[in-house]
Amino acid sequence: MALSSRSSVRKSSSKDSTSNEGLIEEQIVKPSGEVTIRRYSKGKFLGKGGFARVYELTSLETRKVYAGKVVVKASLTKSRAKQKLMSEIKIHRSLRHTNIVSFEHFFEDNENVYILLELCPNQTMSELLRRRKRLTELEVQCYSIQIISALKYLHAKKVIHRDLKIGNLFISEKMEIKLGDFGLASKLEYDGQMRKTICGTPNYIAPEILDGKEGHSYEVDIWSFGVILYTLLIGKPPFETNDVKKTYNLIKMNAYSFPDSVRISEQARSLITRILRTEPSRRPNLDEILEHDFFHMGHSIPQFLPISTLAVPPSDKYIKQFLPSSMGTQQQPTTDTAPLKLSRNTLTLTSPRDMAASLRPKTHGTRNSVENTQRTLSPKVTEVASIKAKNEPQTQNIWVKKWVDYSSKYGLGYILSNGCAGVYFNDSCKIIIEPNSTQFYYVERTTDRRDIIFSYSLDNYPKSLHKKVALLQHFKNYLETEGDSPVAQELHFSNENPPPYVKKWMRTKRAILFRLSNKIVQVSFQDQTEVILSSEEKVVTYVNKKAERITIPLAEALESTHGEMAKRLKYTRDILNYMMNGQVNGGTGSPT
Ligand SMILES: Nc1ncnc2c1ncn2[C@@H]1O[C@H](COP(=O)(O)OP(=O)(O)OP(=O)(O)O)[C@@H](O)[C@H]1O
Repeated sequence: MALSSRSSVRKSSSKDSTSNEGLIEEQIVKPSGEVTIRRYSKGKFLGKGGFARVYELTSLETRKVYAGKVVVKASLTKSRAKQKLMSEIKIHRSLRHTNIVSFEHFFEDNENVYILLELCPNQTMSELLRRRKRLTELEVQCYSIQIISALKYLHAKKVIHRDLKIGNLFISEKMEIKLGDFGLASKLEYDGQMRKTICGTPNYIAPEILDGKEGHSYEVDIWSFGVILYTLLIGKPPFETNDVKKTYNLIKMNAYSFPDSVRISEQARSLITRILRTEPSRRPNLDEILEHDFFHMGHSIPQFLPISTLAVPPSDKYIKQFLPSSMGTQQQPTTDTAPLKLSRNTLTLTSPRDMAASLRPKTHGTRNSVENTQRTLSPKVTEVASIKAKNEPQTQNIWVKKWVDYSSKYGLGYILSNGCAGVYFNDSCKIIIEPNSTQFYYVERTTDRRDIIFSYSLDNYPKSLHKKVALLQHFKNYLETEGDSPVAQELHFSNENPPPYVKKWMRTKRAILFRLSNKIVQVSFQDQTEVILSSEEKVVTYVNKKAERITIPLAEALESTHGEMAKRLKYTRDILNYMMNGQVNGGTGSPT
């Protein structure tokens, strides 16, 4: 098969064309007969779809990094598969828009077809939703405007995407939405032309595609956009069942409802209801969607969201910046995000201003390298914490003070700065006990990745937990050393308000990362430096090699690109991304 006439390619020395190593060579034969070779090194595996494996490919010439889709030609024996790939390339390469994954280049060799795409390092909205469960309305407004912008461009070029779903909405480094995967896209020859092919992804497929009688057109993308809106706000698709046939029946009957358990605005509900209409002509068009009240709720909409929202919802403080002064503070945005003021007919950009000075007390004291895996806490902060804790349990300003990695057998034991001791067991269950108390909390993970918390007293708890409780006490005794006695405080935690605990952790050659249930991310490096990131309060505390610490707003920290702290912040981000890919729950790994 020849997909490309202008280049012939000699493949890498690597035997397995989809292995994780190797050099890919593109041989370009010019009309003059002169041969040049472009080389790409094959890096990290990014994911696989129905017929492609995707890797980071770095051009050795320009050092530019791409997402390289590698399609094994042997998998294209069926003419339909070949057709699909050729159509994907033909349509995708003709598109150029900020909210569409850029098609950079393609070539082939004897074994594979290589498609070089713009790299979107923050994965897709599917992984985002898996981590976050559901998004806030402000986020959905921000993402929706970008999706609509991509769709307006596509439809103006007579292209219907036909497979719009959260898994095809990529997130760029700058947190922009990039619509990708044009494998099912169709280009109409004239407006009014109807397509008949049955295609799409079950949960997102429009009823007229299932019906198949009249054919379908641009409205199928509008339908799928409505499904996306519902999914992002509610946390699961409106017609989801565990049986495709049942899902199709629900779609045909337009049978979906809004669960009582999730609160969404009247405006959001109204827009979804207006879009998810069986009759395609009754759905609003893209301009009408932008005109809808959901996008005119009296506040401005950020142009991009902060990177922290990949893991945690935007804080109230962040959201308040977009409210009119009568509803929130007059404070300006704290991130590099310029808010979009969406008035009925225009999109205007207002420039961001720097955040006011730092927000809270920062230090967590001098370090003491017991072993390179253990740290201690300054008495000063202990005092502050203990005074406050008399009235309310402290959930912020808490970090891992000491730990011991015994994951070769049982798990990770640790002591937090509030004196609580905990264990992250190898089976992903967690246990945490308050200082000077017999009350402990046991955290189990459900299959849909929610934590369920049980509280027990050491005097009375299930037999099945005996071994775990014994291990907790063992770790606790080991870590609590003289001169480092538990914090004397009453923490007043309860089942509804459990103490923070280590939710995930990961160790690499250079560092250990903890993600706490209070949304603190802590990375302690081998060289004794430390990054503590509070996404809730949008601040970063950095401890340098001399154990000096600074705490600065996250936005400011992300702006600096040089120096010790910037490097470690970048590492923190990489390792966090790696962890959030779902590849690691607890244990060792490497982000590179
Ligand atoms: N531009 C990109 N940047 C980063 N990762 C990407 C990019 N494109 C694809 N990936 C990763 O590769 C995976 C597979 O890609 P994609 O879904 O496009 O393959 P496919 O075989 O065309 O899939 P499908 O079966 O949906 O047609 C994605 O889920 C994603 O993890």
